[in-house]
Amino acid sequence: MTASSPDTAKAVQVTDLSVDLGGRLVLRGIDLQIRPGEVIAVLGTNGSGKSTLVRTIVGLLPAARGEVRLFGTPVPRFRQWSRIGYVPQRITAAGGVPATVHEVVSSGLLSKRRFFRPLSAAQKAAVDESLELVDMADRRKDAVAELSGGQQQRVLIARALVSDPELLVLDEPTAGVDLASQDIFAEAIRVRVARGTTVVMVSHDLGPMDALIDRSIVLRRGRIVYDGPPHASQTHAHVHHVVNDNPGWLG
Ligand SMILES: Nc1ncnc2c1ncn2[C@@H]1O[C@H](COP(=O)(O)OP(=O)(O)OP(=O)(O)O)[C@@H](O)[C@H]1O
Repeated sequence: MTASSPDTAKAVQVTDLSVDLGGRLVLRGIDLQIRPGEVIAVLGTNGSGKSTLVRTIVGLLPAARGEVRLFGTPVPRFRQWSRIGYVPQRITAAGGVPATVHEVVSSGLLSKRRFFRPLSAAQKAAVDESLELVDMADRRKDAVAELSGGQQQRVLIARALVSDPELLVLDEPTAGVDLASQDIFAEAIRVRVARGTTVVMVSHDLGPMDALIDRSIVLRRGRIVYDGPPHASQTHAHVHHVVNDNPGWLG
C-alpha cells in the first residue's frame, strides 16, 4: 500500500489531530494510519493520552484540530457504527441501569440513535454466540449490576463482538479480568483477526494478546514517540529516554 492510496483503503486515518480536554491539549499533532487487518497496540504511561486517542477515534471526543476518518469518512459524518466495535476502559453500562446481560449484548446490534426494534432470528443467534464466546450464556437473564467487574467486562466484550465489526477498538479490554477470561477473549480476537478484522487495543499488559500484535505505537505526553514493530517498543515502553537507534522511534 502506498501513500497515494485512496482514503477508503485505510480503516483509520488520523491527521494532525489535537484534542483539548478542560483547556489542556491532551493530544498534539497525532498522525496515524491503520490499514484493514492490522492489529495495533497503543502503549504509554498513565496519562499519556491513550484513552483520549481511542475515544476520539470512535467519535466520543471532538478534535480541536485535525481530523479522524473511519473507512474514509470523517468521524462527524460517519454513520455506519455497526462496522465498529468499542470496549470502553471501564463499565459504564451498569451504573444503576437495570439492564440484563442479554439486553446489554443486544444493544451492540443497534446503530447509534436508532430506537429499539425486536431482534431477528439471525441477530438472536449472534447474541447467543457472543455470550457463549465469553462464557456468560448462563448469566443472560441476570442484571449486569449484579456481576463482578471482570464479568461485566466480559459482557462489554460480547457487546463489541456481536455485530462482527470490521474494526475493534479496545481500551484495556482485559484490565481486571482473570487469566482464564483473558484466554477466552484472546481466542475470540484471534478468530476475528484471521478473518481480517482490524484491531486497535490500548493495553498495559497484553498478556495472551501479545502474539497477535503487528505493530505498536507509544504515546508520551500526547504525542506519538514510537510507531513500528511491536517488540522494540514493548521493551522500551516504560523507558523515559527516546531510543533513537531503534527503528520506529521518532525523535
Ligand atoms: N475530562 C478531562 N478533563 C481534563 N483533563 C482530562 C480529562 N480526561 C483526561 N484528562 C487528562 O488527559 C490526559 C490523558 O488522559 P488519558 O486518559 O487519555 O490517558 P491514558 O494514557 O489513557 O492513561 P491511563 O493509562 O491511566 O488510562 C491525562 O493527563 C488526564 O489527566
